Order: sequence, then structure tokens, then C-alpha cells
Amino acid sequence: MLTIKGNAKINLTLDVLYKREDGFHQVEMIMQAIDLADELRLEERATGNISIASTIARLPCDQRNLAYRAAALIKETCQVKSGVHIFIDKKIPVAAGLAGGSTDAASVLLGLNRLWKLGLTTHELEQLGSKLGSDVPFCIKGGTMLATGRGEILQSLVDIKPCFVILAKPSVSVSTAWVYRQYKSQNVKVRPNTAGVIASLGQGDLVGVAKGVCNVLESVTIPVHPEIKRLKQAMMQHGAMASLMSGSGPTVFGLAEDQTKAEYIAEKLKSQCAADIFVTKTVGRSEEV
Ligand SMILES: C[C@](O)(CO)[C@H](O)COP(=O)(O)OP(=O)(O)OC[C@H]1O[C@@H](n2ccc(N)nc2=O)[C@H](O)[C@@H]1O
Ligand SMILES: Nc1ncnc2c1ncn2[C@@H]1O[C@H](COP(=O)(O)OP(=O)(O)OP(=O)(O)O)[C@@H](O)[C@H]1O
Repeated sequence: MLTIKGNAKINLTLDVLYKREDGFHQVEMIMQAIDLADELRLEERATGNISIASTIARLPCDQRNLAYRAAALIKETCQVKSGVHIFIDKKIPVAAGLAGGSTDAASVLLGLNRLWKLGLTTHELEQLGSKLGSDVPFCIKGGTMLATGRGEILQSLVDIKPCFVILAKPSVSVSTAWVYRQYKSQNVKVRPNTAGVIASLGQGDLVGVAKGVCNVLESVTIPVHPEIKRLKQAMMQHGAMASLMSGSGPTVFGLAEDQTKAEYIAEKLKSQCAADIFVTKTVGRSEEV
């Protein structure tokens, strides 16, 4: 038996460069692991079957679950006879822009590599992960990364100066595929200065990072769900250093230098906004096991 934690992510920047021939969009984004995490328990099964159970009733337990697909892929690739039962203690909101499914898939790849003693390198696990979804390779690596290509090509950046993260998840769900389909570059008013944010990270300049956060997918999701804009404004009004929609949305994150401030902002949001509110913090690569 093995237990493993899968961290959620936020996008500090997200730029879409162009639509590719394969239908995906070429992106450039700075991704950050956060401490909000699902916990997965993996138990080997001699029967050879893969099964899934979770704390969320509406999550599918078959091939539609990314964790199931990850187990099936690594089992087939490495010709493993054993099966596995996967229990997912779900803490990350679903369809929220926080890579909940992707991080479960990453945890299954990392966990089964250990449980089944397969000896795959991190790079090999990333390659398998990219077959499951664009965010999966980042979820395998964590920390602070520049992601390019369709999101699967990673370059380590200097870890963000540790800070607190307030998350506000409105009750709507957003489909990532739909958001990319609707994306039109002419509707984007401000694009991220990715190089500038990377320079701020390198200098340990959290204020510079906060000033630079920017996500072009807001141009699609906010017009349909204006509560995202209201949450962003409320975060700033109560003293967040920055606020932004994560990924394709709808979750909004805010950054705060200290825990007291983060909890103050969270309390204000809880009393004023219809959203699930969490306080968490950034996780650097060096802090991971
Ligand atoms: C929005 C982000 O979460 C930001 O980190 C990612 O770009 C999306 O990553 P993901 O959920 O792992 O996405 P995937 O499962 O690979 O793709 C879901 C759908 O989103 C669209 N998609 C995704 C990534 C990308 N670079 N271009 C796209 O157009 C594709 O239509 C795809 O069918
Ligand atoms: N293990 C899983 N956890 C959460 N969702 C899953 C899982 N497996 C499959 N799904 C499905 O994937 C869809 C997207 O959920 P997920 O939580 O991964 O979205 P997301 O946070 O927006 O992802 P991303 O930020 O990578 O685009 C949901 O409709 C859900 O039913």
C-alpha cells in the first residue's frame, strides 16, 4: 500500500500564442504548485484489475477518470500483470482550473512507478503523462515552471518566494475544451510579460511577480461568468497583492505575503461572496518528497 499527495496548480501567467494544426493551442505559461492536494491510496491487486473509489460521488470510477487512465497506461506500457485499487480523497474542487484530474493522474504514475518498482525516470513519466493531458507533466514535476508547447514542455524556474494563496471557486463549472474553442486573440486587451515575471521570480521579487500575473483566457470565461471579475475585485479591495483567474477558470486566486492577511481576505470573501474559499500556500520543488 502506498499513499501519495497530488498538489493543485495555479497559472501565474497564461498566454496563448496561436492555434496549431493538431487543434491544440501553443501556450506560454508560468505554473505554480500549491499546497491544496488530493490524497491517493494505491493498493496492489493480484487479480490484475484496476478499480477506483473516491470521496466525491459524482466522479466517474471508470475510464473517464484520469487516474484510471493513468493506471491503465502505465500497466500496459510496462506490461505489468498486477492490478491496483485507487482511493482518491478529493480535496481539490472539480473542473475548477486547478488541474484536479491531472494531478490525480500524475500521482498514479508516480505512485505505481514506486509500488510496481518499474524504475521509470521522471522524464519517462512526463512523456506518459503528456498522453493523458497537457497539465499532467507539470503535475509530475511541481514547483514553479515555464510551460510551453501545448503545456507539456517544461523548464524549471526559480521557485516563487513562498507566499499564501487565497482560492475562490464560484459554483459554476467550466470546460477547458470549450474555453480554448471560444478563444479569440482579438478579444484580448492585455497579454502577460512572461519574461518580466521570470525576471521577478529570479530576483525573489514577489511584488514584481504579483504585478505581472495575467491570463488571456479570462477574455473568454469572464464575459460568461462575470462573478469571476467580482471575485477578483473583492480580493484586491481586501488587500491581495494580485488576483487572477486560474487556467480556464472559474477559480480565482489571490496572493498574500503573510497568513494573517490571507485569512483576513478569506473571511471577508466568505461573508460577501457565493464561492468556496480556501487558504493555501505555494509549494516549491525543494519542499517536495
Ligand atoms: C487551461 C490549462 O489548465 C492551463 O494550465 C491547460 O492549458 C489545459 O490543460 P488540460 O486540462 O490538461 O488540457 P487537455 O486535457 O490536454 O486538453 C483539453 C482540451 O483543451 C484544449 N487545449 C488544451 C491545451 C492546449 N494547449 N490547447 C488546447 O486547445 C483542447 O481542445 C483539448 O481537447
Ligand atoms: N480524478 C479526477 N478528478 C477530477 N476530475 C476528473 C478526474 N478524472 C476525470 N475527471 C473529469 O475531468 C473534468 C475536469 O476536471 P478537473 O478537475 O481536472 O478540471 P480542471 O481543474 O479545470 O483541470 P485543468 O486545470 O487541468 O484544465 C471533470 O469533468 C471531471 O469529471
